[in-house]
Amino acid sequence: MKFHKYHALGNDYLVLDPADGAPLPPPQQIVAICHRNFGLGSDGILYGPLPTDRADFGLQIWNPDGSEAEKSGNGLRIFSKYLFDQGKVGEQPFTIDTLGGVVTVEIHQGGNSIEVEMGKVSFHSEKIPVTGPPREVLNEEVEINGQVYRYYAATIGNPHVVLPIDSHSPKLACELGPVLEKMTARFPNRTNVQLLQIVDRNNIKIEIWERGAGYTLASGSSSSAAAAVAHKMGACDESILVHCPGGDIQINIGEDYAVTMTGPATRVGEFLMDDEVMNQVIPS
Ligand SMILES: N[C@H](CCC[C@H](N)C(=O)O)C(=O)O
Repeated sequence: MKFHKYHALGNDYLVLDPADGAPLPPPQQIVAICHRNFGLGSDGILYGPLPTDRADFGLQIWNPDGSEAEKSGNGLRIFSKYLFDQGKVGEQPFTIDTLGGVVTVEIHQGGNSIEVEMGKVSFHSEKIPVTGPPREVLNEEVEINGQVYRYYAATIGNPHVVLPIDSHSPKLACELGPVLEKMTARFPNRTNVQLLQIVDRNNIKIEIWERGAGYTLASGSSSSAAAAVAHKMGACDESILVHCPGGDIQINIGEDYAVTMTGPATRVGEFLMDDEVMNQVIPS
């Protein structure tokens, strides 16, 4: 089975193109393929281009735990770079149909910079979703390991919980992330988690715990959600450079919290994976 591996600021994906002849494996085999020790290792699988009548290309986004994601900012930049490398697109705008909606992409600088209209961020509980009365989920409280934290929730197709914290660390992200991710009594579809540090009106720093993937070095949808929260808090302007552990993503917030995300995507190589990988039972 042939995969095209890319990364976006250290958030890596395997592109599985139906034209290479392999069907999408079932979730249990996606877990084996993405495993860092038993498989190729990846933060997810991008399955496409797929036929669609809503956009130029269709795309499915799969997490390493076998769950399907509505949107992935880094995944969209990587898939766009793949289409560019395959000669299927140039530097004219094109559209991609995802479970979380249709996005418009424009490739710049010969493929070194990819701009994605990610859609509008919503803070509304019924869209994210967050249980409880219909409301915007702003500056609410949650207790974790005996300590109370304040958070904002947002969706850009996939769900996010953002905790403004003055100083954070990968350790804190790995402590709070899994608890919040799986707090389905409050977040019925689970959630991505970001720790947000405001640097100034045009810069934020985030640590990321991804739904279905765990700690990652960068995330485009997380950057979009965290920047939107920083703007909603009144702490940042419309143009925000998001400093992820793996590198920087430029977010611009337009009318009604429409987000434009710009960043790179890097080709790692093509890999022929032996089918033996998929016959394993991976210890949990
Ligand atoms: N794990 C995420 C999808 C990938 C998000 C991230 N890799 C990005 O770049 O946006 C979810 O289940 O919503």
